[in-house]
Amino acid sequence: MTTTIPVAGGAFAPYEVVVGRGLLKAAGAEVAALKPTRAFIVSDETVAAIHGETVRASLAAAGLATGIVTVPAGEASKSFEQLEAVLDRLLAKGLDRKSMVVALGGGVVGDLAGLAAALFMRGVDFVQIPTTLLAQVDSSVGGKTAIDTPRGKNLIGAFHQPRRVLADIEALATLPVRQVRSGWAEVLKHGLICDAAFFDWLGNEGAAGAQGDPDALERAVIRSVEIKARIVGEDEKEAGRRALLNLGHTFGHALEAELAFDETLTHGEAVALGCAMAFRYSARQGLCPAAEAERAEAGIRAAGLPTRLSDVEHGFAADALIARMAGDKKAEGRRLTLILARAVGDAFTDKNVDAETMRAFLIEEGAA
Ligand SMILES: NC(=O)c1ccc[n+]([C@@H]2O[C@H](COP(=O)([O-])OP(=O)(O)OC[C@H]3O[C@@H](n4cnc5c(N)ncnc54)[C@H](O)[C@@H]3O)[C@@H](O)[C@H]2O)c1
Ligand SMILES: O=C(O)C(=O)C[C@@H](O)[C@H](O)[C@H](O)COP(=O)(O)O
Ligand SMILES: [Zn+2]
Repeated sequence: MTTTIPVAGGAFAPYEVVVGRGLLKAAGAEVAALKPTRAFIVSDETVAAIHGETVRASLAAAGLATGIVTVPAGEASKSFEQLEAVLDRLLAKGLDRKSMVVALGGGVVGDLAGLAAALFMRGVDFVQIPTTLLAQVDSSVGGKTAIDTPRGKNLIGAFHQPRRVLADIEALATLPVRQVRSGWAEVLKHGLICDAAFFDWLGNEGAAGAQGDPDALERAVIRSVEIKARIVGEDEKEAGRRALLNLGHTFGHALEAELAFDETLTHGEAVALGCAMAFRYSARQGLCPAAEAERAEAGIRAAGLPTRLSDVEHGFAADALIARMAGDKKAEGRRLTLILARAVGDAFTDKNVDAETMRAFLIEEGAA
């Protein structure tokens, strides 16, 4: 059985996210239905070794001429160097404007392949086949594509919506538990933003998902995609409400950049810690009851995710973090923009966060 969730809003061509089992094997028929001249897979070395042949064979069986280019696994591949390498491969293989890029992998592959598709011959179609929980619940939906630079996270990118998203729950069976938990952070984030009942379900009946239980994972993927689809349908380019999806990210991206995007924190772990900090900051400013910040932190910690700077084996300087936060894409003028909360399930955007108040908070949190 599959569940199909529409992503639509008028600002872009509508598409569907299909969630189910056995979708890697069905990829050929799904992609062929979009009638490309050919299909070219972009993946990472780890995913290609596990799932690449299943998808390649399915595309070939559907009559599509195909090939594959791989990048090294990990965040470092969201770089100009790998973007150039992928684009060069697409050119060398003679793809045309009606060719389809197939992003097979986690968020790194989806963001990189999506940006390559946005740039290749000024834009070709692409399909997302997300193989991490994080990519299924978040990065494959909504059309944000990007690479990092040493100056910050996702600073070079484009909005380029996929034509279809195939989220195969069975693909998650090979995912290391750290990566399952990392994706769980973005699932928790969706509850924290706008669905308190979902957040509570994730900590109770749904908790087995954080350990990889496929039924709980499937429900978590479906509800997350419903939430994200509704928001990006309303606001594709983050003029307003879409910024809520950035809860935890102003802190999280600053931590990731300070760690030079190494393996100390995954993106999901940085987001988990960032969400807990955003709730504590909100409570400190009197915007949210302390009990709600504790509720948020308890739910995140119960899933085995970090909630305190002291959980990270690395020291952080408050001024360096603030400089990173000031370079965030949401920042306007000299004030910081943060996603804050009134309660679990009730996030809002504050475009007027004072850097000195933030500095005092970061020092309380353990930054130097
Ligand atoms: N575009 C968006 O809206 C959006 C949203 C959230 C996150 N992101 C981005 O996504 C990235 C993080 O994505 P991620 O957490 O998926 O990381 P990732 O793509 O690096 O994948 C994590 C690891 O899991 C491996 N892997 C992937 N699928 C596997 C499978 N089925 N079995 C075994 N191993 C597998 C990968 O090789 C990699 O080593 C970050 O760069 C983040 O900025 C983008
Ligand atoms: O889709 C969105 O919008 C999000 O903010 C989802 C985030 O989880 C994701 O990490 C996104 O890539 C962050 O976007 P950015 O604009 O802050 O780079
Ligand atoms: Zn994220």
